[in-house]
Amino acid sequence: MRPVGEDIAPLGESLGRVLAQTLQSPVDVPPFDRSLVDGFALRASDTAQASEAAPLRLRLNGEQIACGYAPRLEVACGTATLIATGGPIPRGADAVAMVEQTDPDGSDGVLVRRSAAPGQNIGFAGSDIALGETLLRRGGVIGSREIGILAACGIARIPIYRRPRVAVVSTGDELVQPGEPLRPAAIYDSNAPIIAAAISENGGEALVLGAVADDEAALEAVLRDALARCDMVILSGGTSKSAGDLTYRVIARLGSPGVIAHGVALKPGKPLCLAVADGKPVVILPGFPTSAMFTFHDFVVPVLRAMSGLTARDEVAVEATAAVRLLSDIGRTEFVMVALTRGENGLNAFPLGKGSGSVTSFAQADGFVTIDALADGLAQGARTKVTLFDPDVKISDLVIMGSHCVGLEAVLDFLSARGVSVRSIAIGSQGGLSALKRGECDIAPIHLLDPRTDIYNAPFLSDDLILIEGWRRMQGLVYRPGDSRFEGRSPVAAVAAALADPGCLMVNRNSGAGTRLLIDNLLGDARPGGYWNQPKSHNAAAAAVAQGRADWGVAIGPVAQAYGLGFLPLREEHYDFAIARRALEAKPVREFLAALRAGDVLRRLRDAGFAPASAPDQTGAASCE
Ligand SMILES: Nc1nc2c(c(=O)[nH]1)N[C@H]1C(S)=C(S)[C@@H](COP(=O)(O)OP(=O)(O)OC[C@H]3O[C@@H](n4cnc5c(N)ncnc54)[C@H](O)[C@@H]3O)O[C@H]1N2
Ligand code: MOO
Repeated sequence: MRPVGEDIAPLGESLGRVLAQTLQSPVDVPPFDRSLVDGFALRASDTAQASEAAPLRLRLNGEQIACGYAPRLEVACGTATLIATGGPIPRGADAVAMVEQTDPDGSDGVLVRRSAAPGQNIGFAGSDIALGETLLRRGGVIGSREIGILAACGIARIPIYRRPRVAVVSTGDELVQPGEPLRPAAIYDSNAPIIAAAISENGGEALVLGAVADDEAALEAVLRDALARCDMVILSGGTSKSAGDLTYRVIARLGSPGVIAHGVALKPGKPLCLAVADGKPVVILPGFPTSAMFTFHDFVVPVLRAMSGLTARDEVAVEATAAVRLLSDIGRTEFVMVALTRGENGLNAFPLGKGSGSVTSFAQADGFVTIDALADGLAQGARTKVTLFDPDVKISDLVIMGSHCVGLEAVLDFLSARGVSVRSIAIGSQGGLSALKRGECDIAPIHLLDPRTDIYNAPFLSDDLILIEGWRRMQGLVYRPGDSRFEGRSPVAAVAAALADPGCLMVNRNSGAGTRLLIDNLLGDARPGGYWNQPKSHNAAAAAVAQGRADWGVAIGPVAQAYGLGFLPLREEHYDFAIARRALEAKPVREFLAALRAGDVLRRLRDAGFAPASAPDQTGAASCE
């Protein structure tokens, strides 16, 4: 691929553009020898004997050289001319004495108290940039510093590469643009904005054409228009197997040679479709956001950079240890998105396990691990190469892994405002505890109920860990307000009413969740409709009830409040923090402990419906070992 074309930009509009030609300086900078100080231009040889004890008198010439003044008089032997910083050195002079090292002597003389060396205090012509010197090379990106160099050489019209115009089209009836209200069953179009931004980051100019419904004629019209106006077209969605996946059929008839590849043995990326229509690349990225972005970076970025005249991106990789087993399908080369943390034995790589359908797997990853098509994964503890998305990846000061709670955001905001960077990875209470025991994180937020002792969290700690109490979250039965089966009843009476109604559907929780034990207690041996619907979070349970896919479930108060649900309180859950004893003195951990008892944080927690574990005191957060 070649750059799509060249253009001329005025200097003031060249920021961020790619230089299309190597540029030489048409002038010397500075253009003439100039004084670097306020003082007297003179002949150095005249001053050889000058000293504090025996100052030398020079006769003043009848002109004063200011900046921008072209001198007319020669500095002859035994004379000097008053000169300002930046003033052109007059003929005959070869040095400048600083004004501080001289004294006036009558109206036409000056006493020089120190001898001057030839060249002293003179900036010579071309000493900054010499005529003909290479300034900037083709393919370089123009930043503010480059603009300074170009301006100093008087270059006002900058040869730049034209930015390739890339049309961005999303497909799918379900897509709604950010800023619009979300109707039922719809989702926000995240692919188009992220692709448009990535196009700009790689030298292109995005033309976002919005989301097109799954309609063959409409799609064809949009694509023909896009091809007429742009150098490349990027679509996302509608390339996989379902009946609605008509995009690639449309692409096939847009121009020759048409579809070059449809389907690649990569994960993510399987349904990728690459085509060329009369010389213009047309790419259909998978609809799943992480798949779309990953394939964009892998397949589109190299082409786009070549079209915009940019050099290829450096691929920077680091060594890391697989912190948990990385799973992979046999038969496809798999790219596992990972977060990097610093452990006791160097970097650890954690899979961001939300899959290709999530946007965060890609957007929050530091890089990826490549697993061969013939391997079924990578063992825990294996050393592996992590290719970085950003070569300047910053490893966080503090790593928190375990159960996520919206209340934690108050703590994280507080830390961020104090300059502590935190990587928080939601892997559940048990996952967090295991990571903590392996030394892979600093803090594990947990809410585990020991059914034997009926005590939260403490029974799960080993001797090397201590527990810092966080906050309590009231769990309760949630229902849509106004539902007479629940409203105004006790939780037990409400569940009895639900069980008596065969049409009433519940939403359960995953086994192992503390909340699940509460539900089991309420149900006894009953297995009502919905029992096998077992999502893994309070939010998913509340969303099911709020959207009418279930009639009741159990969730924490703040979540019920956020979804506008009715709430019958059951029992408080303890959300606490397990910390390695030996890490307690580390500065970021101390900052975290301070955040837990900061007034702002406590206020925000209470406002959101959480009950901080105990009143803060001077000696530190309440702790129990
Ligand atoms: N039976 C099969 N089903 C699927 C297969 C398969 O081989 N057999 N492949 C899976 C894989 S792998 C991927 S990746 C996805 C990609 O499917 P499509 O490229 O056809 O994309 P859609 O079906 O249109 O959408 C998938 C998913 O992504 C959401 N989406 C689409 N566009 C956007 C957008 N602009 N912003 C945000 N989210 C978007 C869409 O709503 C769907 O949820 O297919 C698997 N299925
Ligand atoms: O190829 Mo899909 O992109 O596996 O997620």
